Amino acid sequence: MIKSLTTKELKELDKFTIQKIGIPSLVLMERASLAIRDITLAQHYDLSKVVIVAGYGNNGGDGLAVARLLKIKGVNVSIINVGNAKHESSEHATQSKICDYYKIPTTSRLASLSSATLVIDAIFGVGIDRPVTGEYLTAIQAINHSATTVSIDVPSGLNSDTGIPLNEAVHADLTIAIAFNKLGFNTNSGKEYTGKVIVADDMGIYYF
Ligand SMILES: NC(=O)C1=CN([C@@H]2O[C@H](COP(=O)(O)OP(=O)(O)OC[C@H]3O[C@@H](n4cnc5c(N)ncnc54)[C@H](O)[C@@H]3O)[C@@H](O)[C@H]2O)[C@@H](O)CC1
Ligand SMILES: [K+]
Repeated sequence: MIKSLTTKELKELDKFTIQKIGIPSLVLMERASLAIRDITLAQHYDLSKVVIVAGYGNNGGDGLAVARLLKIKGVNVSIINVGNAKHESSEHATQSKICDYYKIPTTSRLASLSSATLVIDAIFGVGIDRPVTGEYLTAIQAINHSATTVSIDVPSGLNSDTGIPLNEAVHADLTIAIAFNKLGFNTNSGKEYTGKVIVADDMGIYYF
């Protein structure tokens, strides 16, 4: 059985892998994003218009890397940025610059969601720590009224320890959990939000 971890345990493993073992954060992000791309392609979704909705943390960084990897495979992909660019993580900034090179269309307007055939949700992962409000809430509600949705790591808005939304969460069709399953995904509430769960478990993150 695949082990389910708490957010605290996941963060400790990430930190250990990056700081003690020395595997760079961007290497982990690339491995996660390659797995997310491959799992997404294997589902045979309609990829005629893929929209990635990304926050400015590392979950969003994963989203941007997946955008680039899908674009390289010839998929029609665009990005919607949600949130405050002032809080951008350094990994996100790197991915964003790479996306510019590949000329991936990027906007902060949600309008393109209505014609998406597949939405990839990368607003929040395990970093969520307070209720969802404002433009985040609007974006999550818009995703929930759009197309088939794949959530990266955690359905955005969900507390991955309890499986209960922090005000509102994405209702995913598929959640691709990075490295480990999350404790809250085993609860009845969590299952309503995750949809099917696939654990991308060959990430190189230290396992004790
Ligand atoms: N190198 C790494 O550490 C790796 C991280 N990974 C990804 O990174 C994610 C975690 O990234 P982060 O720790 O950057 O966090 P997130 O990207 O989950 O969250 C981003 C930021 O949102 C802010 N925030 C939290 N709740 C909010 C709210 N309700 N409203 C507005 N802002 C809010 C937080 O301050 C946080 O900095 C994982 O879920 C996974 O997707 C993967 O790329 C694998 C490797
Ligand atoms: K997410």
